[in-house]
Amino acid sequence: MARNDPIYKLVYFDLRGLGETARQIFAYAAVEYEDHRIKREDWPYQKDATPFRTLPYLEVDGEVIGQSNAICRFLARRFNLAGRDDLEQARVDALVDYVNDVRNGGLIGWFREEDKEKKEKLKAEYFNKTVHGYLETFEKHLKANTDSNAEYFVGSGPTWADIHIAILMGMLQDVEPTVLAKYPLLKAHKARVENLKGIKEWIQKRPKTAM
Ligand SMILES: N[C@@H](CCC(=O)N[C@@H](CS)C(=O)NCC(=O)O)C(=O)O
Repeated sequence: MARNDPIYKLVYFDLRGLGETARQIFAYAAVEYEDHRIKREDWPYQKDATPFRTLPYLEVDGEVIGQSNAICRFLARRFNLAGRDDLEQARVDALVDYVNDVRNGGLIGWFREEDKEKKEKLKAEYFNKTVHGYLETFEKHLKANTDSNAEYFVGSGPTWADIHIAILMGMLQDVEPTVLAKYPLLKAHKARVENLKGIKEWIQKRPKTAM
């Protein structure tokens, strides 16, 4: 690290969750940062001091940025993962917004359900039906990117949308290992992103957490 390099500190829980895309952006860009993980029991005392009373947040030379996607977009611009021009950037943003649609479209619903029986029912419905509409749409976007021969989602890639989507796919596969069986492009894309220099090494060494 050179003397005048910015100092980055990413603060999140000891989870992959909403912190993992930023961590992988740092890993791919080979930029040093502090991966600060807050313990659940300490969180109530720190909550009010964060920008949106949520995690993650990022400190950059003492400036504080909240909201996971704003953090990732900021890092992606700095490290050339945001898309080459404004049109590519809009396509990257649209895909990232679609990840939010996936999260809000039934994923969080079954995940947070506490009644065991209801949870199993919601989960089965999600993996048998709901998730496939989203996966078909992602696969269609990948196929449509002739710039990269379907290797990446936007331009000649990779962008942070690729990282963000591969992480989502990994999360779905953790719960249902066969979820990508009908989506060869998405499956290959996930493997490609996980093999990128920096990301591959990070995945091998990152703390093992449930999600
Ligand atoms: N839109 C926010 C959501 C942040 C969020 O809900 N974070 C959760 C952890 S994944 C949190 O801080 N939970 C603790 C709390 O709300 O007290 C983002 O993307 O950063």
